[in-house]
Amino acid sequence: MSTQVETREFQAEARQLLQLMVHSIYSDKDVFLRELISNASDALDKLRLESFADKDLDVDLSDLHIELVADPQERTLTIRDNGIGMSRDEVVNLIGTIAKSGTAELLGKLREAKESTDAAGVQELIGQFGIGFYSAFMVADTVTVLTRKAGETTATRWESSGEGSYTIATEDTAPQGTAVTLHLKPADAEDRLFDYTQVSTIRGIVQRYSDFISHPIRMEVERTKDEETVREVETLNSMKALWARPRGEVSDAEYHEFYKHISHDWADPLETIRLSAEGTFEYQALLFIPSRAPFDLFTRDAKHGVQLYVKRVFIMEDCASLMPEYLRFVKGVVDAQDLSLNVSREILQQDRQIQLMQRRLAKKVLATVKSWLDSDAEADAEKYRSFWSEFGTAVKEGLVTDADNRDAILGIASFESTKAEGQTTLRDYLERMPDDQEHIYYLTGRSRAVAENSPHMEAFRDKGWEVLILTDPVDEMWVDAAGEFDGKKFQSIAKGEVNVDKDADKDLEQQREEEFSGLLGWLGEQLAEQVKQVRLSARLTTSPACIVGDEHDLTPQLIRMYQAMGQPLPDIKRILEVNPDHALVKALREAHSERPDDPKLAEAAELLYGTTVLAEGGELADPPRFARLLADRLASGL
Ligand SMILES: Nc1ncnc2c1ncn2[C@@H]1O[C@H](COP(=O)(O)OP(=O)(O)OP(=O)(O)O)[C@@H](O)[C@H]1O
Repeated sequence: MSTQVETREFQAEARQLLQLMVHSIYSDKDVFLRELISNASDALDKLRLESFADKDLDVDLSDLHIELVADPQERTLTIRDNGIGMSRDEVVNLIGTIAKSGTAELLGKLREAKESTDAAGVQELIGQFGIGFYSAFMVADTVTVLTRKAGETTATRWESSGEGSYTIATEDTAPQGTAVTLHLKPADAEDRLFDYTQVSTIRGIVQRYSDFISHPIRMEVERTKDEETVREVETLNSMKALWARPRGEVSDAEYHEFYKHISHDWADPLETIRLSAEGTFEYQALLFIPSRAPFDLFTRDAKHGVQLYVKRVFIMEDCASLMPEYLRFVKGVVDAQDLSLNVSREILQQDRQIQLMQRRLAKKVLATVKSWLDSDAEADAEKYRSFWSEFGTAVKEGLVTDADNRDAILGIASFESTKAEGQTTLRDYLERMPDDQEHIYYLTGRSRAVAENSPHMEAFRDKGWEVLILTDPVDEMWVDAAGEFDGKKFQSIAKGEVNVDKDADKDLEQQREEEFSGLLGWLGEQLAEQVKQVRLSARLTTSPACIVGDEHDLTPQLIRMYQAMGQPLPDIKRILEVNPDHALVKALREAHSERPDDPKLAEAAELLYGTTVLAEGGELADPPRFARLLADRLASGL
């Protein structure tokens, strides 16, 4: 008996996603079954884990399974599991709403892709989002869910046609677990909508997508035995753990389907990595590098993707201890032979064997990426480029957090550079480096354009020395600490003294120092609030001045980052370097020696400093005052 039938609206985001599903932009409709079986399998795992965690929960774990029931007359297909089930509130919250960070943003992108009728784009975005259950509406006019949560007595019936609303009612009785019944749309082979009441169709889909599911997927089938038709139950999947099967026996397609099951991604992975360790601590790992970064890669609660099994038994999702944070996008399974089935996250965090395992897995992932770089095949080069553009920013976090692998990470990193159209690896940089260049030079900045036009670049450009352009905020964090690569030091071109021209005439330099000492001293006084020193520059050829830091000073970008995080910072002053060959600096020197007390000169000093700040992409302390001074100057010059 159902009571209190209530009609409710889908949450706005959920409704929009459903619309996209109902109007079926996804060409491979068969995947609905993979998604529903995947959910059912998760529900079975959850029941087992819950019964370990809650000893009072009285549930039968003896025959966890998934059952498929097709009714060709009624045109229905039911996917039933005896797993954890859902409470009424859970049905409302899990099925009627989408509570994922980034939903609104993703929907915006989806709408754009749809408006531009970019079907591939829509599929890719949907795939990234993984809207498992809703895929049922690609093949069904109406979907009914009957579910009873383990430990509860009443059940919940949910029904919807995938338009704006759904009904929900409480039921007195139902088996524990969840049954999803699809009232199928008419088959339409042209639209790749097949007859999902046919055993052969269903068997084919299960074998293709869900063979490795570790619980039996059963279906009643008709067979002819001794010329008589009998009905018997068939298990459609082999249930074999993919990582335990010999590599040669498993096809790429099978690995890919397994990846989709564990990752909820709809696209194939970029790479499949297998690893097994024998000896005192035995384990097997099957890891995947996705082809696209998840949209929540940089959100705080982003999940770690690796699952832990112990002796083929699923133990835990998102096992952070198995993969360092900077490789959080790697998905997969680790099956350890020598852990207890009751192992907890806390125990794992402290376990030495787990730490060793994490290091080995991380090294293996980094070595896989390195192998693409070392290969001559264009396909591998493409894999590398795609990997780095999707995950490079996350991987670089490892340069700060994983000192052991710093060299390995630098070995697979790419950066923008003044000599590369796209990005360059450090190895390629070193190969291009002329003999008289000592260091690996870099400049951090907000964008490539700003960095390329920065005055700091001038002498390096003239000299033909390549400069790496580091534009990711994370670059600021590692580049100081990284020290060196292959014996060459990382050296900022905006810090310390540079000596590009080793053969410079020392006498001439001395003479210059004396010539300009009056101006430098005076500028130092005028700009005492802004800079700690004013000196002549060896790095400028066309600009009048630039601002540089001492070797260990924070860069302006880093200062901005700390400020954005609300961190108090001491007053940090840098150094103003002026170009003695520039007409403005020469004129300023002459004017200062002729009429040192002219107030116009003080304004000129202020303007010189202001334009220099702007040239490095910095912000002025008092923009209106700067604009006024500049306008006055322009007016008097016209
Ligand atoms: N058969 C089921 N038994 C119990 N809970 C289920 C079942 N199917 C779905 N759920 C619950 O509903 C939630 C939403 O399912 P849905 O398939 O939409 O997304 P998901 O599986 O969480 O992940 P993704 O959106 O990435 O596919 C699940 O996380 C699960 O909690």
